[in-house]
Amino acid sequence: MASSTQPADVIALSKLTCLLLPKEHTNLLESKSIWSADETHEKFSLAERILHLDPVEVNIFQGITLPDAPKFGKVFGGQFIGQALAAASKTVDCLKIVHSLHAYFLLIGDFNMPITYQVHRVRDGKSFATRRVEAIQNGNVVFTLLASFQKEEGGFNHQVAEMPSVPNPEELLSMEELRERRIIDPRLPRTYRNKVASREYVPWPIEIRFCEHNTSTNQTKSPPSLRYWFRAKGKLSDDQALHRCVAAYTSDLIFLQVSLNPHREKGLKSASVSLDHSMWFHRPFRADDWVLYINSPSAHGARGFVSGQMFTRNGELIVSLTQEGLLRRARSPVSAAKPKL
Ligand SMILES: CCCCCCCCCCCCCC(=O)SCCNC(=O)CCNC(=O)[C@H](O)C(C)(C)COP(=O)(O)OP(=O)(O)OC[C@H]1O[C@@H](n2cnc3c(N)ncnc32)[C@H](O)[C@@H]1OP(=O)(O)O
Repeated sequence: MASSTQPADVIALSKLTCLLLPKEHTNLLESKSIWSADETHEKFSLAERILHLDPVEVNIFQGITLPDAPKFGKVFGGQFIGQALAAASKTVDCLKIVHSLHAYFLLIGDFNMPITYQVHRVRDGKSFATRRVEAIQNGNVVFTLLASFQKEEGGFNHQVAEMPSVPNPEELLSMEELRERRIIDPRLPRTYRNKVASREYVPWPIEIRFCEHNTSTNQTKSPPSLRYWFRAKGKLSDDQALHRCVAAYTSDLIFLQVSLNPHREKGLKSASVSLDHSMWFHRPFRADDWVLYINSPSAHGARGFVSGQMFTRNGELIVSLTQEGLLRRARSPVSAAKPKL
């Protein structure tokens, strides 16, 4: 810079602060992305493609149920939570990240139809932002979610909950291996083995490894608790918002059913659906790395209640969650999964 001295009257005095950022840290100046995986792009993991939404209008997004997404005869509840949270996240300042959500499942969703997500910007504060999302099909609100987002902030830090001692995921069987073993396990009833073998097997976008070896079936009683590792299959984009949506998606896969474990018996047919779902995200994590999910439920009055916790491999408590669901003995023919739209 050339320097020269010019005579002048001082009319204002201001202080200029110059911050120097080394070249290797210039990525800090880029805004954090809210991912936008194309649902048709094979390079993205299936979980990320399931959560893809198309923007339709300001605050309005559209999601679909991909042909290879898990369905269970209806729109999977976790898909509603994950997609609605994705819609909310896309309308929030990207420095704010979801810390809690509360959702209600109002009607069975039709997986043959697109889902419209209408986001209401309830409040934008300096540190926090709140969003309400309605998932709409055929003019009906089928699902609703409230989510709160917070800017990163330092503060007190402690954790009482301890991660239980469980085998490492590498030592455990995958769902696919478990299925193969069950089909030939002589300790299981032949009718059950035949049923497992003949049932269409659709691989999930999430890899699951149960911590305890068990030989119970859906017709035999077992303790009302479960521990398993999970991670998204394939690598996810580096966006914490996406990792939280994937954990939200996964959290509804094997949760409520655990409430039925002590009540299972020969011939039992049940009609169960999630009613509500709440999550609190405590610390950042990656959902394409192993997460331990433990849950312990109770059941009363045709409703099951489950509470769960998620830990990283090094024992950090990252998520606490709860869900209530409808747990009925099915009348025959089972009609609970019939769309009411
Ligand atoms: C170990 C691990 C292995 C892996 C396993 C993996 C599995 C994975 C599993 C994945 C899990 C995924 C989890 C998920 O994704 S669950 C999907 C997310 N949740 C939902 O979609 C729930 C949506 N909400 C609703 O449908 C309504 O709000 C409900 C139904 C809850 C209340 O709404 P409402 O107050 O209006 O309800 P109602 O009491 O009148 O009943 C509704 C209808 O049902 C009939 N009804 C009543 N009683 C029975 C009965 N006993 N047997 C059969 N039917 C019965 C009744 O007559 C009526 O029919 P109709 O009169 O309208 O015709």
